[in-house]
Amino acid sequence: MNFTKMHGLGNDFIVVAGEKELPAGASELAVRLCDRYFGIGADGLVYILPSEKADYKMRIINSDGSESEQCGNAVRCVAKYIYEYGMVEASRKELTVETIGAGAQKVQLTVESGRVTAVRVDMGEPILRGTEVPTTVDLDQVLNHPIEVDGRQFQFTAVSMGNPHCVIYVDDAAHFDLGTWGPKLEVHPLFPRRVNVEFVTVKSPQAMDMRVWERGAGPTLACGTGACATLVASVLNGKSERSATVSLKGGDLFIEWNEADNHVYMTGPAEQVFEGQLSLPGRTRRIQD
Ligand SMILES: N[C@@H](CCC[C@H](N)C(=O)O)C(=O)O
Repeated sequence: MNFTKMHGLGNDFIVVAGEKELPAGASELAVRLCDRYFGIGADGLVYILPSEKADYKMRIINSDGSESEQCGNAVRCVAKYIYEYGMVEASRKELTVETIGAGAQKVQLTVESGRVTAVRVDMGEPILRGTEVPTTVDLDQVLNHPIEVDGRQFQFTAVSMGNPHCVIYVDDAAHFDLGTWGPKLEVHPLFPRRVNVEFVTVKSPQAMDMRVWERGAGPTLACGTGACATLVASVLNGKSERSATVSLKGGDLFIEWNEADNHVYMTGPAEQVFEGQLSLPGRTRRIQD
């Protein structure tokens, strides 16, 4: 099996192309290959597949084996891969990539000397109705809604970008104790399909810090859909303008929520780290906790 290791701001993926459909056993394979000690190491396993609606289709399996509907950083990596591996003509600087959560997404490439240096993705319309995010809170918009975990009160704003997000404002996101609160919020009963959790500090109407605990992957260095959800939540809460830079541990994303079409646009980098070939004998060793 040939694979390419890629990342968007340190949110890293094992990318596989050439299959006709998602292979049986992809979930177990993701758990095995994403393991940072006994595998390749990644936040997710990404397949680039044929599509009837777009140039290509992306499917992403989190490192815990669960499938997500959407992934902003992976879409940028997939676009770079499609272009640089010649899966479209070199003249094509606009592509479409289908995801389960957002349909066919338009992607614009910045290309310098044959290399994709930045990708702007039309991430579509945010979903705000509580039950569609989904949360169990049946409101048109779930803004700063109380949530209790182990006796600590938080307030969350719920946004789906095709996948579910819960945005929580804190005093100092960069130093927030992700490891304690992230896993508990991810599986809180208010979120029937679990949730990605963003802890956010708004620095100015055009700048915010965000740290993320991802559903199915834990603490990652960046989350594209999380940055989009954060911008939307911040506009709805009157904390931000409609365009802002979201600073993550792995770097910055520029996010715009366009008033005219109600779509969210994400711009950021994508990198290839290495290519590899994998044979799959034996089993992953398991260490007892
Ligand atoms: N890191 C991603 C989101 C990946 C999927 C997520 N863990 C989920 O289960 O929804 C991004 O860049 O958007």
